[in-house]
Formats: sequence, structure tokens, C-alpha cells
Amino acid sequence: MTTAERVDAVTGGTGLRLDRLVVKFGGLTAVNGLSLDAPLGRVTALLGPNGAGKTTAFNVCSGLQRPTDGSVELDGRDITALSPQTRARRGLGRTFQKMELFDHATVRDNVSMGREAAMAGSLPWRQIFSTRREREELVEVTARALELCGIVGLADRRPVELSTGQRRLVELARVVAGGFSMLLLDEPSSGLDKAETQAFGEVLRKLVATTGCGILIVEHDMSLVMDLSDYIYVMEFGTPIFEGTPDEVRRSPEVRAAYLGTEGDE
Ligand SMILES: Nc1ncnc2c1ncn2[C@@H]1O[C@H](COP(=O)(O)OP(=O)(O)OP(=O)(O)O)[C@@H](O)[C@H]1O
Repeated sequence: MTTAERVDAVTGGTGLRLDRLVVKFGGLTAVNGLSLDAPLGRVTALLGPNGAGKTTAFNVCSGLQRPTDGSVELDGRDITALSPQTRARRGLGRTFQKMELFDHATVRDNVSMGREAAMAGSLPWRQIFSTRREREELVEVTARALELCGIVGLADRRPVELSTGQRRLVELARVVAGGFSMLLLDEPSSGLDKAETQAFGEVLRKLVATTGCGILIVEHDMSLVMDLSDYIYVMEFGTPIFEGTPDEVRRSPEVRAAYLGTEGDE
């Protein structure tokens, strides 16, 4: 595999699957029987109003939250009991709702850190004793991630100088540089205006088409999810209420009643 192909990290796996997930916090059931398939090469969305249980389900996927019941599989292997670090080594990358970029470093360095973190996670000493080949690879992978996310022109800028939309793309490039086959995106549209949301969606589509990675996006923003997703799961008060294509979701009376109505959409 060439270095650039490492960013195009298709493993031939089946992606992420949740099976009858239940998460309880004391007497509160935050997620009640959620099953979901997020295959590689597709954008899958988990949608729902505030408090629906999306973040809780997301945290179960990334390994920050243990489910009360049910399981998580990545490429056909049960990862329910694995740490976030081990999941990352298996190809599962994530972004955070609150962006954590290093404002003092350049965009290029921020993106490189995604690759370095992924390497350090697997073999800590290699970051200290990296070979020339690895340093070259880091440069190449970083350049590829910047290109895939359409931010080559921002490489020498610092995040503090950028708009929220541009910062989101830097954050995305950083996780892309990690070479993950499956990406979990937590409310990536938060803080973006309509044009920025649309531009971000276009980058995600291109990313999936170019690399074959899978994306699971957890969102409450209807427009991004409708434009971008191949398949959508909708939750309300912890319970899955509908699944289907964007058109099916748009036409669903249950979804309209539970969610679209509250957004004043259509
Ligand atoms: N650690 C926790 N302890 C107790 N209750 C929690 C915890 N985390 C979430 N909850 C509750 O679980 C329910 C689902 O919350 P969650 O954050 O998963 O929803 P969400 O769909 O992500 O909402 P939002 O869009 O506002 O982020 C809410 O009632 C919330 O108060």
C-alpha cells in the first residue's frame, strides 16, 4: 500500500453495526433498543431532537460509554468491550462536538497530529524514534488529507484566524489523516451557517466517494443530514422511531410529528 493510499483507508470491512443497544442512567433509559448499520462507502445519519439519545449512542460507538445491553461491531467483530484507543487502532476515528484545535500551531501541523496520534496509539516509541520514511509518510499523508478536505490553501494559517466552517474542515482533515476506515462525526454542523454546512457536506461526500470510508454522523440539523446521507435513523426520547432514505424520512408522518414539525421544516 502506498502512503497516500493509507489515508484512503478502505479495509474491505463492513463498517459499524449497533445491535439492540440499551443505555440506562439510573431510572432514565437514554437509548432503548437502537439497532443500526453504518456500512463503509456510505454516509449514515442518526438524527433526533435534543435529548433523543444521540450523543449517548455516539459515546457507545466510540467507547466512552458502556451500554447496559446490546453490542457494537466493527467490520464484523464485537468491539463492545474495547477501549476508545483499541477501537481507533481497528479503524474507528471520531470528531468532537466541541472542536479541539491547537490555535498556536499551523493548520498543517494540526492535521499532522491526527496521523501522529494514530501512530502513537499503536506504537508509542515510534513517535520518538521515527524513521525518515515515517517522516516522509507523515508529510505525504498530511498533504493528502488537506487536499481531500479542500484546505490546501489554509495549510500555513493558524486555526485562530479561520472561520468556524474552515475550522471544522481542519478538524475533519485531522481525523482523515489518521487513516481510519470508519468516521464518527458528532454534530459537525454546529456553529456553521447554511453555506458552510453545505460546503462541509460536499467535502464529506467527496471523501466517501474517494476513499470508500464509512461515515456515521450524529446530528440534529435536518438540512445537512437530508442532503448528505444515504440512510437515516431517527430517534425520539431514546427510542428508534423510523429509518429510511432521506426521501422516506421526509415523507414519514412519524418523523414529521416527532421532529420535522418542531423544526418548522416543510
Ligand atoms: N451521564 C448521564 N447521566 C445521566 N443522564 C444522562 C447522561 N447523559 C445523558 N443523559 C440523559 O440521557 C438523555 C439523552 O441524552 P443525549 O445527550 O444522549 O441526547 P442527544 O440526543 O444527544 O441530545 P442533544 O442533541 O441535546 O445533544 C437525556 O435525557 C440526558 O439528560
